[in-house]
Amino acid sequence: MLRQACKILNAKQQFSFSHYKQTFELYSRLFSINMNQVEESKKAAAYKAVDNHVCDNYSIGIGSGSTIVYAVERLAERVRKEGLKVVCVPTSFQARQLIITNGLTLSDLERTPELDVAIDGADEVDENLTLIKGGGGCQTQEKIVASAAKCFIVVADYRKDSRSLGEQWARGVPIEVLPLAYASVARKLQKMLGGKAELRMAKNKAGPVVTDNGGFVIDWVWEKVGDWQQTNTQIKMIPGVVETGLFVGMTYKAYFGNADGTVSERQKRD
Ligand SMILES: O=C[C@H](O)[C@H](O)[C@H](O)COP(=O)(O)O
Repeated sequence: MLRQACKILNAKQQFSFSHYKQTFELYSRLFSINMNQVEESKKAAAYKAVDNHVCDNYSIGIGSGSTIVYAVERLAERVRKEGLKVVCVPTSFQARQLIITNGLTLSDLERTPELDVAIDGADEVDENLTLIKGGGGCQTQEKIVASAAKCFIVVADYRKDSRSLGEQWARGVPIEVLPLAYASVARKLQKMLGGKAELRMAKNKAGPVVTDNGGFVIDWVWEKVGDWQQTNTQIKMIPGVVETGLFVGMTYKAYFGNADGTVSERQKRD
């Protein structure tokens, strides 16, 4: 939107300084309204998922990212108001902090190896409920926790809802690798499956992003994929790959918060 504003301003050189200022203020306001709308939609999806899928005495996998913050907020509220007893297993350092700061009971897969439900965000969800996850580098623990749950629920805003992967998410599939193998994995990936594989670099640190497990992340932007299940297996077979951000056939239901405040649902077909 801001880029659009700049284009308009460049095209209309005759604008005075106050015109520029007014236009920027208008676009800034629109941008912040849009961001509020996105946050509200995340919240609506997360609240509905927690209301529909959490019961007393449940063990719950807690995902990572910005949408899950609202799910934990709602969970803590229900624990306070309804006196629910739940234990929570985190999928990252962030999730662990969320559980602790919200006063929820922290557990782990050693003490709670089977979970009633796991709730998590996603970077993109296709019509078959295949997901791309790992925009924040948490996909390995997220997949382990999701696989330990009887029911895996996704919460997202409307921007993540796609017919096929890649429609909305252009950053590729995040793949966690052992640091010593990053170059050979990237090379093999490109040779075997085409596309472009790049080591994810940190923003406020020199060098690569390092995951909670001490791994590196390769983002693989594909050219053509027919079968995500097969592609996931092919990637996982490359020595040095720890886990991919492809979640195929794992999701029971996804909740998408819409811009108008409603929530859409997509459920696994039998
Ligand atoms: O590594 C990060 C996770 O897979 C997140 O669940 C995913 O990136 C979605 O995050 P958000 O809710 O912030 O869009």
